[in-house]
Amino acid sequence: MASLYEKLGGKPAIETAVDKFYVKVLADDTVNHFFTETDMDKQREHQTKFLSYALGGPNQYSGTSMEKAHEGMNIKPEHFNAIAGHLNETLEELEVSEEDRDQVMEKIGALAPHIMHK
Ligand code: HEM
Repeated sequence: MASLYEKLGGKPAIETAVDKFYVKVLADDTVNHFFTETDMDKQREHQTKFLSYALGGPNQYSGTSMEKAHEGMNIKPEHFNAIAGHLNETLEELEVSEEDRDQVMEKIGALAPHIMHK
Protein backbone atom coordinates (compact mmCIF):
# COMPACT_ATOMS: atom_id res chain seq x y z
CA MET A 1 0.00 0.00 0.00
CA ALA A 2 1.29 3.48 -0.87
CA SER A 3 2.41 5.47 2.14
CA LEU A 4 0.82 8.82 2.82
CA TYR A 5 4.19 10.26 1.87
CA GLU A 6 3.79 8.91 -1.66
CA LYS A 7 0.10 9.68 -1.77
CA LEU A 8 0.74 13.35 -0.98
CA GLY A 9 3.40 13.61 -3.65
CA GLY A 10 6.70 12.65 -2.03
CA LYS A 11 9.50 15.06 -1.25
CA PRO A 12 8.14 18.23 -2.91
CA ALA A 13 4.87 17.83 -1.02
CA ILE A 14 6.77 17.39 2.23
CA GLU A 15 8.58 20.63 1.62
CA THR A 16 5.28 22.48 1.31
CA ALA A 17 4.05 20.79 4.48
CA VAL A 18 7.26 21.74 6.29
CA ASP A 19 6.74 25.41 5.40
CA LYS A 20 3.32 25.36 7.03
CA PHE A 21 4.34 23.26 10.04
CA TYR A 22 7.45 25.34 10.68
CA VAL A 23 5.48 28.60 10.93
CA LYS A 24 3.05 27.04 13.42
CA VAL A 25 5.73 25.52 15.65
CA LEU A 26 7.81 28.69 15.82
CA ALA A 27 4.76 30.84 16.57
CA ASP A 28 3.78 28.61 19.51
CA ASP A 29 5.20 29.71 22.87
CA THR A 30 4.52 26.26 24.34
CA VAL A 31 7.29 24.75 22.23
CA ASN A 32 9.29 27.41 20.35
CA HIS A 33 11.79 27.75 23.23
CA PHE A 34 13.09 24.26 22.42
CA PHE A 35 14.34 25.61 19.14
CA THR A 36 15.97 28.88 20.21
CA GLU A 37 19.46 27.36 20.02
CA THR A 38 18.77 25.62 16.74
CA ASP A 39 19.79 27.41 13.56
CA MET A 40 17.27 27.83 10.74
CA ASP A 41 18.82 25.19 8.51
CA LYS A 42 18.87 22.57 11.25
CA GLN A 43 15.38 23.52 12.15
CA ARG A 44 14.08 22.91 8.67
CA GLU A 45 15.99 19.67 8.67
CA HIS A 46 14.26 18.61 11.88
CA GLN A 47 10.83 19.50 10.58
CA THR A 48 11.50 17.73 7.27
CA LYS A 49 12.70 14.55 8.99
CA PHE A 50 9.83 14.73 11.42
CA LEU A 51 7.25 15.01 8.64
CA SER A 52 8.90 12.42 6.48
CA TYR A 53 8.78 10.03 9.41
CA ALA A 54 5.18 10.84 10.26
CA LEU A 55 4.01 10.23 6.72
CA GLY A 56 5.90 6.98 6.25
CA GLY A 57 8.60 8.33 3.94
CA PRO A 58 12.32 7.59 4.04
CA ASN A 59 14.30 8.26 7.26
CA GLN A 60 12.45 5.98 9.60
CA TYR A 61 13.72 6.00 13.18
CA SER A 62 14.05 3.49 15.94
CA GLY A 63 12.94 4.27 19.46
CA THR A 64 16.57 4.22 20.54
CA SER A 65 17.67 6.84 17.99
CA MET A 66 14.73 9.05 19.00
CA GLU A 67 15.71 8.75 22.67
CA LYS A 68 19.19 9.95 21.79
CA ALA A 69 17.98 12.82 19.55
CA HIS A 70 15.80 14.21 22.36
CA GLU A 71 18.06 13.48 25.29
CA GLY A 72 18.22 16.22 27.93
CA MET A 73 15.19 18.08 26.51
CA ASN A 74 12.68 16.82 29.08
CA ILE A 75 9.83 17.04 26.57
CA LYS A 76 6.52 16.87 28.46
CA PRO A 77 3.12 15.66 27.21
CA GLU A 78 1.94 19.23 26.60
CA HIS A 79 4.93 19.82 24.31
CA PHE A 80 4.46 16.56 22.49
CA ASN A 81 0.73 17.21 22.08
CA ALA A 82 1.36 20.74 20.81
CA ILE A 83 3.69 19.43 18.10
CA ALA A 84 1.25 16.66 17.19
CA GLY A 85 -1.56 19.25 17.00
CA HIS A 86 0.43 21.43 14.60
CA LEU A 87 1.09 18.41 12.45
CA ASN A 88 -2.59 17.48 12.39
CA GLU A 89 -3.58 21.04 11.47
CA THR A 90 -0.97 21.19 8.73
CA LEU A 91 -2.30 17.98 7.22
CA GLU A 92 -5.85 19.25 7.48
CA GLU A 93 -4.84 22.36 5.53
CA LEU A 94 -3.36 20.07 2.90
CA GLU A 95 -6.73 18.32 2.70
CA VAL A 96 -5.52 15.02 4.08
CA SER A 97 -8.56 12.98 5.11
CA GLU A 98 -9.42 12.46 8.77
CA GLU A 99 -8.82 8.74 8.38
CA ASP A 100 -5.30 9.31 7.06
CA ARG A 101 -4.61 11.92 9.73
CA ASP A 102 -5.69 9.51 12.45
CA GLN A 103 -3.17 7.01 11.16
CA VAL A 104 -0.42 9.62 11.24
CA MET A 105 -1.33 10.56 14.81
CA GLU A 106 -1.19 6.92 15.83
CA LYS A 107 2.24 6.53 14.34
CA ILE A 108 3.56 9.67 16.04
CA GLY A 109 1.95 8.64 19.31
CA ALA A 110 3.80 5.34 19.26
CA LEU A 111 7.09 7.26 19.51
CA ALA A 112 5.94 9.36 22.46
CA PRO A 113 7.43 7.08 25.14
CA HIS A 114 10.80 7.31 23.38
CA ILE A 115 10.75 11.09 23.09
CA MET A 116 9.16 12.36 26.30
CA HIS A 117 10.89 12.79 29.67
CA LYS A 118 14.37 12.15 28.23
C1 HEM B 1 7.33 11.76 16.88
C2 HEM B 1 7.82 12.92 17.18
C3 HEM B 1 9.20 13.43 16.79
C4 HEM B 1 10.06 12.99 15.81
C5 HEM B 1 9.84 11.86 14.80
C6 HEM B 1 11.25 13.82 15.90
C7 HEM B 1 12.37 13.70 15.11
C8 HEM B 1 13.61 14.25 15.41
C9 HEM B 1 14.85 13.93 14.76
C10 HEM B 1 15.00 12.91 13.64
C11 HEM B 1 15.81 14.68 15.34
C12 HEM B 1 17.30 14.68 14.99
C13 HEM B 1 17.55 15.71 13.92
C14 HEM B 1 19.01 15.65 13.49
O1 HEM B 1 19.88 15.69 14.36
O2 HEM B 1 19.24 15.56 12.30
C15 HEM B 1 15.19 15.49 16.35
C16 HEM B 1 15.84 16.45 17.13
C17 HEM B 1 15.18 17.40 17.88
N1 HEM B 1 13.84 17.39 18.21
FE1 HEM B 1 12.48 16.09 17.55
N2 HEM B 1 11.09 14.74 16.91
C18 HEM B 1 9.85 14.54 17.48
C19 HEM B 1 9.27 15.25 18.50
C20 HEM B 1 9.82 16.39 19.05
C21 HEM B 1 9.16 17.25 20.02
C22 HEM B 1 7.76 16.98 20.62
C23 HEM B 1 10.02 18.31 20.26
C24 HEM B 1 9.87 19.51 21.16
C25 HEM B 1 8.73 20.00 21.56
C26 HEM B 1 11.22 18.08 19.48
C27 HEM B 1 12.33 18.88 19.45
C28 HEM B 1 13.55 18.55 18.93
C29 HEM B 1 14.75 19.36 19.05
C30 HEM B 1 14.84 20.71 19.78
C31 HEM B 1 15.78 18.64 18.40
C32 HEM B 1 17.23 19.07 18.27
C33 HEM B 1 17.34 20.03 17.13
C34 HEM B 1 18.74 20.59 17.05
O3 HEM B 1 19.04 21.53 17.79
O4 HEM B 1 19.53 20.07 16.27
N3 HEM B 1 11.07 16.92 18.76
N4 HEM B 1 13.85 15.22 16.37
